[in-house]
Amino acid sequence: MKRIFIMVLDSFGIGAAGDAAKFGDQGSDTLGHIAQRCQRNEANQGRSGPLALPNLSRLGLGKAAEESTGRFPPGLDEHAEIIGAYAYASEISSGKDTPSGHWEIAGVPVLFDWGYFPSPENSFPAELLDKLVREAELPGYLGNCHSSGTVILDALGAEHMRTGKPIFYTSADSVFQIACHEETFGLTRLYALCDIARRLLTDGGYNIGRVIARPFVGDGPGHFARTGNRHDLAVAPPSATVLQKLVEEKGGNVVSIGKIADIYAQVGITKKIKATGLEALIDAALGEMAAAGDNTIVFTNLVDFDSSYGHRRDVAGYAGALELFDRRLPELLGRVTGEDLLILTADHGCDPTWTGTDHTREHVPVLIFGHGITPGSYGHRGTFADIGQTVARYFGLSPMDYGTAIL
Ligand SMILES: O=P(O)(O)O[C@H]1O[C@H](CO)[C@@H](O)[C@H]1O
Ligand SMILES: [Mn+2]
Ligand SMILES: [Mn+2]
Repeated sequence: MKRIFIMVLDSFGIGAAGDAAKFGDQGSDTLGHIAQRCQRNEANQGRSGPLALPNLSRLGLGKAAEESTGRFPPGLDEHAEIIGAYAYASEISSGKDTPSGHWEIAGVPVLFDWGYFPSPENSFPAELLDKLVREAELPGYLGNCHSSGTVILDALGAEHMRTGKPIFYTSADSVFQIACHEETFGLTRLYALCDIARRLLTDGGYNIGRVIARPFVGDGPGHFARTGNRHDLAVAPPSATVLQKLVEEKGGNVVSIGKIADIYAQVGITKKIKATGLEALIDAALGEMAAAGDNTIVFTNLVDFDSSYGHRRDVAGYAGALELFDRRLPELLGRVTGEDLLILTADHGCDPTWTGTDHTREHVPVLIFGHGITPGSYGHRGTFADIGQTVARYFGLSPMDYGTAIL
């Protein structure tokens, strides 16, 4: 029985990529900087002391990070017996966003340039905003700027509730984000508004990767909280991903856990499971791994590393989430039987010690566990697409255009 379980630890970079300077990210290192802060007892909120990742260390995480940066992350076990194939990978896609990283993992790098809204204020074109206000019959809008999604709620959430004007914002990514209160504005109305924005952006040739609905609840600044009803409207990948090939060439199954289906615009996905929070996502993955039949990929995105900790620049939160994942890793490894492969990786970095609140251009870990594999280093991978090519070869699919199989 052939099954691959892929888990993306969203934003879990392991050191600045060779082209990081182009992104202003030279010296960024999500894992390394978290480990250093923990080692210095500077990340003791809700957890304490050196970063404890014994199970990820056995899969070769520390060694992959050392090969990426030249430094072994403090706290991790340097002498752990290695039981997996480990490597670190560079991204060839032009951007450091979530769709680019995921599509490249699935064998389809983004070699074109996305459209962006680069100005920090008055970010969106007036023509687009006018059309959106007219078509969605809005009383106006708030924001129209670059911001962190939580900071902008404290600044504008109350005015939004009072006026009914949605909050529009963006970031260094190719995104148009819309925050609205679930109760006063309404979730269905927010989704309908996002559909209109998606259509206007696509038809207007803006080349924007995603429109993101950002629903929230709460009654005032300091009390607003975003909910699990976030919804991403992405454009479809430019060519067939390895997911689509598994479905089309073998009649296989691709089970999405969390954001995966949204990220691939539902293309090449045969089943969707939504869950909110790291524990619930791991539980959902465990359930689907147990139930998966032949020719199946169970593909999980663990978004909390990025959205709850990386973008929030919350070092202790990120460290605690990694430790939680590590504690639950033996359960995941226990689901790997026969010819199964488990692949742990990431889509970009989001160093919580870095300036600003955006992603960081980093290498990602590629940690593969399976009973038939030879443990040890598989070196530097020139593209995340090496994962897609590995998956294509494993299932006997036609080769992908990019990437070299790791196993
Ligand atoms: O600050 P929040 O709203 O979490 O937004 C972040 O999430 C977006 C999508 O991943 C990124 O583009 C970044 O802006
Ligand atoms: Mn991401
Ligand atoms: Mn992000």
